[in-house]
Amino acid sequence: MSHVQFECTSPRLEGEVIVPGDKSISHRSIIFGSISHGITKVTNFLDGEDCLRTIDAFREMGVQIEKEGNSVLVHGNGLEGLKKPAKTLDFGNSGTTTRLMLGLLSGLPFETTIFGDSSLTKRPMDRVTAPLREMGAVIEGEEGGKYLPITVHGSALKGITYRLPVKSAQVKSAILLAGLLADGETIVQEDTETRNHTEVMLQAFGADLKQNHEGITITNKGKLTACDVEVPGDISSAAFFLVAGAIVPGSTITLKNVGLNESRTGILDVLEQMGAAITISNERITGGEKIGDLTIKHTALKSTTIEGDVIPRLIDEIPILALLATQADGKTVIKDAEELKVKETDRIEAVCRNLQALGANITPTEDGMIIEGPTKLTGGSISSYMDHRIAMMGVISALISEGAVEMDEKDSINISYPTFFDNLEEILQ
Ligand SMILES: O=C(O)C1=C[C@@H](OP(=O)(O)O)[C@@H](O)[C@H](O)C1
Ligand SMILES: C=C(OP(=O)(O)O)C(=O)O
Repeated sequence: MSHVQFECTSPRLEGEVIVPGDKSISHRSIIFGSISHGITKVTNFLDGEDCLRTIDAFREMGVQIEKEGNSVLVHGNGLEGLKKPAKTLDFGNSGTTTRLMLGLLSGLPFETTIFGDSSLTKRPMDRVTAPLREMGAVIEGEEGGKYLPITVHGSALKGITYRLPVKSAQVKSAILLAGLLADGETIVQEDTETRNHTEVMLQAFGADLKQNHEGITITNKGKLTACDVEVPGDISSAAFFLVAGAIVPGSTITLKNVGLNESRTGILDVLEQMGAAITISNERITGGEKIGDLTIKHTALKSTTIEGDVIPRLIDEIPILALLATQADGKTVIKDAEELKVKETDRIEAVCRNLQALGANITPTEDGMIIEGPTKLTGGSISSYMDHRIAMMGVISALISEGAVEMDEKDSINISYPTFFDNLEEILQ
């Protein structure tokens, strides 16, 4: 792992960026393509390491998946066509692959063992293994199934009604996937809406899914049918350039074809509250998901409070929003975001330590952070904590730092945004 140094003297960002495909939707396109009948054509698939883990898993289970660049053909043979993998499945760094696959594997008629890298091994899995066991799943793992490695002995499942105790789309999706294989109705209830890509895609693939005041109800009635997926650009990746455009003097950036599903657009609400100059154009619907172009210009920003129901709508954007807040006038408070502690790293600690090292006035709290701005960042030495979003925040911080920013590695960025540096270069003037 080699150290990298970023230094930009008076940069300005100008031009267009086509951000890569959405990570959440890319994972799901492979999962639903694999368990449906027929050929699913996926375009603008995210070539990030996490999504490649999901492809590998289904190939191991006998699904033919052809991939050429960002186009993928999934030859689905239905749920009954999946075979016991010949080896232990390695889900690398990917929480989404792990949690969604735990739901699916619980109801398949074979045994599977899964593991992951040192970060994934520390992330809690009991949030999915507990409700899956209520459905009848037979799961063994470290600390009673709290941590990887985990072995799932596929078994007969029964539907349950489950109110999510954590605001997590991964937990919701795991239960809905198990519900596809369970006897009777499975109902998931959530107090705060989390990203709904699983529900959107299940409906597009013909699942028996209803949504009403009772919750999200799924049954195992009917087979899923292949459905082409055009993956929208990832707003969580666009976030890095939205913030860069807002804080680097003289910048104007347009981000093309960005997914604008309302369960993901919390960052746009926050940018607006902070006075950012952002416009949305060319809005349209593709595959049940809203997309559009976003243009952002540098302008003076004011502080805000980020809390409550907006948190799941921007959870992955909090590291880069913290950098934005260092440039806003006043005190920005981020709360209700304790989920950040169980991401690829403890993102509350990683964000605060890094921004403090660069000269920001930021204090961690139990469920978020407090940032006083505006502060001129000095540069300094930081760590990516091997977390892609912390690493990209580090690179963007160099654009507004007086001195150089030195970071211990940058390869983790390939998890979600392999073309990040190419896109940055395209707009750096
Ligand atoms: O369902 C998904 O695709 C995701 C849900 C979120 O995680 P949680 O469900 O743990 O909040 C998010 O942080 C992750 O990057 C992707
Ligand atoms: C938390 C993330 O992903 P995952 O949970 O899939 O590892 C992320 O991409 O920021």
